[in-house]
Amino acid sequence: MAGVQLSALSTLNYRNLAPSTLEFPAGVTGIFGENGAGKTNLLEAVYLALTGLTDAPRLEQLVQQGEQEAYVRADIEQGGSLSIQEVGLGRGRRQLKVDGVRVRTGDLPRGSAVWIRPEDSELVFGSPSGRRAYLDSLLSRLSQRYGQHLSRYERTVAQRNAALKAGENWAMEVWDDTLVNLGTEIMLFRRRALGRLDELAREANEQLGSRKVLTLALSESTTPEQYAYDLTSRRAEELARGSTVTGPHRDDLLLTLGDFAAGDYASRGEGRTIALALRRAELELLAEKFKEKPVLLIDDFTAELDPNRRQYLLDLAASVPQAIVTGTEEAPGAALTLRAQAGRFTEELRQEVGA
Ligand SMILES: Nc1ncnc2c1ncn2[C@@H]1O[C@H](COP(=O)(O)OP(=O)(O)OP(=O)(O)O)[C@@H](O)[C@H]1O
Repeated sequence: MAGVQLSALSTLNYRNLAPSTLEFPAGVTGIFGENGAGKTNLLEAVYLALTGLTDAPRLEQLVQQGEQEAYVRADIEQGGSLSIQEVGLGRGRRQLKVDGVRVRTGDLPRGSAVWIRPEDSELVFGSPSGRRAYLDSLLSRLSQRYGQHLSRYERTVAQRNAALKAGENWAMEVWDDTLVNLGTEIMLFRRRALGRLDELAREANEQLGSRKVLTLALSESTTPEQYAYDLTSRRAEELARGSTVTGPHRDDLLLTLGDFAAGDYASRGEGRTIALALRRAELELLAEKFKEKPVLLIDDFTAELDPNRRQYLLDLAASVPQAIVTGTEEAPGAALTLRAQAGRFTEELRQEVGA
């Protein structure tokens, strides 16, 4: 299967990165350097330039301290054509362009990158909101319609909560109709997507050598059939709390390992395996949908102490058309190796054996 290719990344005023244009070959690029050198920042910039997405709580965190604006640009080869994606960042503002024309985040190619990070374990051990974010981000990339429904739904919940806080019981009928329509679409889409996601994550967990079966399921706070009734019957509670207590914004993605809830019972190592399986499933689902393998970004393979999982990460990187792998030591077998030092990246030339 062909893949998205990042030919070059340019950055200006992005976190601690020195202004530069880096070229990337097909295959694996290994980036090594000490802690704080800027390896994660570079992967974050690549992910942002390819997808328009970031999970930084505030956009200004991405702008180099002392500067007002930052810029990243990806030169991309996809399905035989070349394109340039640019992201400009200012205070609370993100401007995206494809080939010079302004676009919205949802208009960027949505299957172009997957990012695996050590903190992915939080998907297993953290709160339901992290798992919902994983699911929603993936489903929004699989379906633009899902992303649109979700953002309208989230806006409606916020507006409805404001009305509940103001005690505007009379306004609920209008909000409830919109909420039920959008919420039902979201629940049904999640249910449809979960079957394949569950299969892929289970397979990956098995390939990672886990002897316990991983199962993914939705824990829904209501159902499409029940939603309108639940909203009405819990109205008094909602008015007292000033918030919408039922609907897909309260769902969770249940991860079960063997017979037990993974978040409560899995070991740290089992949790890391599950998180990796979820990312692998994300990679495969995006590839199935867009018929192209995403660029794979692996942050700190050296944080992975278990030899099996470390090898799995390196094998996964070698199996896709393009991957960028960071670590405090060099990734073996890389087509290009860059040394990271204080936000700069220089090519590390191999000594020829016998030279
Ligand atoms: N907006 C910013 N302006 C300037 N520097 C920043 C900004 N945001 C983060 N930094 C700095 O960037 C540095 C590099 O961080 P990064 O996480 O990329 O390092 P790393 O090479 O991945 O290290 P590690 O191996 O520890 O994960 C940190 O020292 C951080 O303080």
